[in-house]
Amino acid sequence: MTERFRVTYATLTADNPGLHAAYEDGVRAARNRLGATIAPIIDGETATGGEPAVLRSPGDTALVLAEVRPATDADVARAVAAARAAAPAWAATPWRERLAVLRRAADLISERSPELAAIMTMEVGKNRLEALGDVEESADLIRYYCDQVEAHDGFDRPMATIAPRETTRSVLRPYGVWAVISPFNFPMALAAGPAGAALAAGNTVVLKPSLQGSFSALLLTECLLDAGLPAGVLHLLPGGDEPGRALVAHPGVDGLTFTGSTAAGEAITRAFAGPAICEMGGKNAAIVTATADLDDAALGVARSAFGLSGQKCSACSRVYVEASVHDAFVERLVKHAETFAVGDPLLPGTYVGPVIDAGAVTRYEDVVAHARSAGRVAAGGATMTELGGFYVAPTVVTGLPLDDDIFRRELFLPLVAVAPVASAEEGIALANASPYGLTAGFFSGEQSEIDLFLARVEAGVVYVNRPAGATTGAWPGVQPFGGWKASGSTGKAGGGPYYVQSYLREQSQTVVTS
Ligand SMILES: NC(=O)c1ccc[n+]([C@@H]2O[C@H](COP(=O)([O-])OP(=O)(O)OC[C@H]3O[C@@H](n4cnc5c(N)ncnc54)[C@H](O)[C@@H]3O)[C@@H](O)[C@H]2O)c1
Ligand SMILES: N[C@@H](CCC=O)C(=O)O
Repeated sequence: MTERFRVTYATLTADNPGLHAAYEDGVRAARNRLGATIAPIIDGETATGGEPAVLRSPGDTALVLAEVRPATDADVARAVAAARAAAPAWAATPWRERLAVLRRAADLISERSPELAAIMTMEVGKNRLEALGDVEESADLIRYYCDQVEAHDGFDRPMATIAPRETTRSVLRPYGVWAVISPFNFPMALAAGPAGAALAAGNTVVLKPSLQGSFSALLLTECLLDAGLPAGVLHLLPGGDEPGRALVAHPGVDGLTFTGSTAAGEAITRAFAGPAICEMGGKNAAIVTATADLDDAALGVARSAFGLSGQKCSACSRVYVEASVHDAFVERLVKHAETFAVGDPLLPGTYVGPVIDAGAVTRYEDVVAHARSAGRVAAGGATMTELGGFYVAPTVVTGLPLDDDIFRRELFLPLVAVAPVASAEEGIALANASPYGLTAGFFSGEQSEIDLFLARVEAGVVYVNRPAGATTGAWPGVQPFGGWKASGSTGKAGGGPYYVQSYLREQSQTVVTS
């Protein structure tokens, strides 16, 4: 019997024949589901939705995946009303029963992972290992939040007593209806994580995925409902930004989690009066000092810059290298950029799949043209749409002024800019000179430099000397993942020990007995 595989982002080189065979089976199963209609699911029933949109694969633009019938304002209102109606019973369900359902759902996600991953590959262009990782992360996020609720005994604890016959408990209780608005790039994990935390905490959930992530969101919804989640407890509202806006504006939503761009997240924070967990963009830097292992540094940067075509909030898009090793580092990085296989993400050897849409290709062309005039394109720079999808080459840019737009703006492309600096200290200062503060990486052989980095760097997720990913690849229960500054609104990180509490409010219960 083939050994069951387990993919995380840090083990993406896993070369297990069983994994590939299972994924191929998943592709066959996924093909049978193509042509599906994805419409709102409210109270377990599929609604009609609005004007259909055709969902195509970014890796093969001739491939039609599904027809999406976006949620209308009326669907949003019905879903919120249904979630409100179901909230008291779900909150009153003993937490052990809630967790049992969610753990069953996590196991279903793991069992179905080859098919879910194959559909995700077609839907957003993730290579097979990234897609399997996203699916397994979804299951592990749900498991982790269940474990947290259990470890805290349902967040119900006795407090001190200061008067006779009086006892007090501190109890964390759910808010009610929680909206989850998720992005395209982790179409399952970033829906499953917030939804899992909200549900484990006892809230009901209305999920509005990214339009391009609609299929993964449907498959996640199926796993949760098949596991026995009551139909009123989770509702799916596919569509573009419009149903998201309607949800944010709806007075029946008690709390929300948004993951996406900083511009949208800031607009939502301004518009929404209740608790809003917003996880947003990044402009993540790696710093390489003269004492670093340059092979590790180049591999770690390449994986974080080009994995998922640079479309991770955690992607490494700028590198500050001590001047004496700048050229040697760039030479190694260029080699990776030129050898990472670009192409159909369904194929086993592909590392870099497509970018998400035609707009991203145009953005790439504009940025490359600017890089050619303001600096030097040391590797890549070409679009590869002749492959049948939105393909662009992994790109390394050098020689830019340190205040160039490419060092400042989140591009969400497989493009990384490298600049020489005088010292680790200057690299850290430049890394911090950004409104964002999501992830950062550091490569050095000197403990005092590492200590300096850890003491000063302004980012929520930081890595030292990590060839598996300079700035990417957090795993639930291992690396809590959340942004500082303009990258995150709460200072508490997903997959970490303080997260599920954000979906609960504290009630102090004092009872005097006669
Ligand atoms: N910090 C993180 O954990 C994290 C993780 C993944 C992605 N991201 C960020 O997400 C962005 C890429 O994803 P995207 O292109 O899907 O982001 P996006 O902001 O365009 O959309 C994210 C989601 O929000 C919805 N939306 C957009 N505007 C809205 C509004 N005004 N009101 C309500 N809903 C709205 C979209 O329909 C989608 O479902 C990048 O900036 C990336 O850095 C952050
Ligand atoms: N959690 C992922 C990034 C999610 C954002 O896009 C990582 O750690 O690389």
